[in-house]
Amino acid sequence: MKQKIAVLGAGSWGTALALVLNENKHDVTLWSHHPAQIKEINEEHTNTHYLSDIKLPENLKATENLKECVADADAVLFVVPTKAMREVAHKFSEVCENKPVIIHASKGLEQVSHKRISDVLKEEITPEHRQDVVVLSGPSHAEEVAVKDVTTITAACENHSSAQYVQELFSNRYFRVYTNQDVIGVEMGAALKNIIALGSGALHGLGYGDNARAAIMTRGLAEISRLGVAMGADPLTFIGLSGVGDLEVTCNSVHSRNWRTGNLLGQGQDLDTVLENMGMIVEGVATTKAAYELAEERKIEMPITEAIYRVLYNGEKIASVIEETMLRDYKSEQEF
Ligand SMILES: NC(=O)C1=CN([C@@H]2O[C@H](COP(=O)(O)OP(=O)(O)OC[C@H]3O[C@@H](n4cnc5c(N)ncnc54)[C@H](OP(=O)(O)O)[C@@H]3O)[C@@H](O)[C@H]2O)C=CC1
Ligand SMILES: O=C(CO)COP(=O)(O)O
Repeated sequence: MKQKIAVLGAGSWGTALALVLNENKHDVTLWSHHPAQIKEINEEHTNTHYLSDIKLPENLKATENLKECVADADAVLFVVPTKAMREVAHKFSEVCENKPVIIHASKGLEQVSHKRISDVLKEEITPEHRQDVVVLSGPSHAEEVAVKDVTTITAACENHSSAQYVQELFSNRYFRVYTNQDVIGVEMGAALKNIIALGSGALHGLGYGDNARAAIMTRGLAEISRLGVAMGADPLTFIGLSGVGDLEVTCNSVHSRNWRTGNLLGQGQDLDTVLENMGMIVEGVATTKAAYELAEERKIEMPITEAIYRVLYNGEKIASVIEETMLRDYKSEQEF
């Protein structure tokens, strides 16, 4: 059945997901805080900065008016960077006059509180303004979804019927959605894989090869699972789409902003310059800090996250932290 859907965040992922919903014949409106970008989407039918070369359908509209955008919406999709999520959710709750299903497709942990995004949304949007919160996450570069490349993804919610609702909203011949009830595992996998992608890119930038990439991905998955399980996740989730699937797509692709950032750091560029030139969110940088602090708090061993934290936040040299990480106390692969 045709649904009215508001997409909050007109960056690369918000636009690509709006295209999927539009393809599925839903009534979709994008919300952005940039008048020039809204004009471009409505009049030129492009969003060049975020999805160059993509022609948008003429019936895909954008607006700056949040109240109008969410009025009567059956579902509201939040897809702004993690650092903006609480602010945008708060603005939404001030103008919302109905009870839509809340979906989010962002990947990160809130700074300082270390909270998952669905918890931030639940705190800011009281049950009188919403139905369930569903997480949409998995291996899915916006650039490939926008050209209808085959993609699989997960809709996670404790309430199976809400996950099924989101599955039906988005699924089509090139975009296949699975349901999952392990929200903690899905959100932790999604957030933490970006840290490992920074590392994978850095190894590439330094000239290391396939063995090094396999090492960081495999041992990265081990530490993602350790922290995730400590937070209450089902360990099996980490071999699914939002675990190994998203780790693979982010650690091996030039589409990944996290991988590209790591690659340029490995080549010797400085972080501020790289982030400034990227012009899009690189979630792994802030997530590294949140995960490092969370791991310290919970006494979980995360040597790769710690190494990347030391490079990003203490200015240590990548080559020396790699050597230290390789030579730390030897251990069994079977230790969890
Ligand atoms: N790109 C991808 O392939 C995928 C991304 N994701 C995740 O989706 C989330 C969004 O990423 P993505 O779309 O790629 O990011 P982009 O950087 O491409 O776009 C982010 C959008 O959010 C807007 N925004 C930022 N802050 C605010 C705010 N306070 N109020 C309103 N709008 C705001 C930005 O506007 P402005 O121009 O002002 O910055 C921009 O339009 C991230 O968590 C990312 O990890 C998940 C899967 C795939
Ligand atoms: O999450 C993504 C693909 O699943 C996109 O990764 P980047 O944010 O690194 O581009």
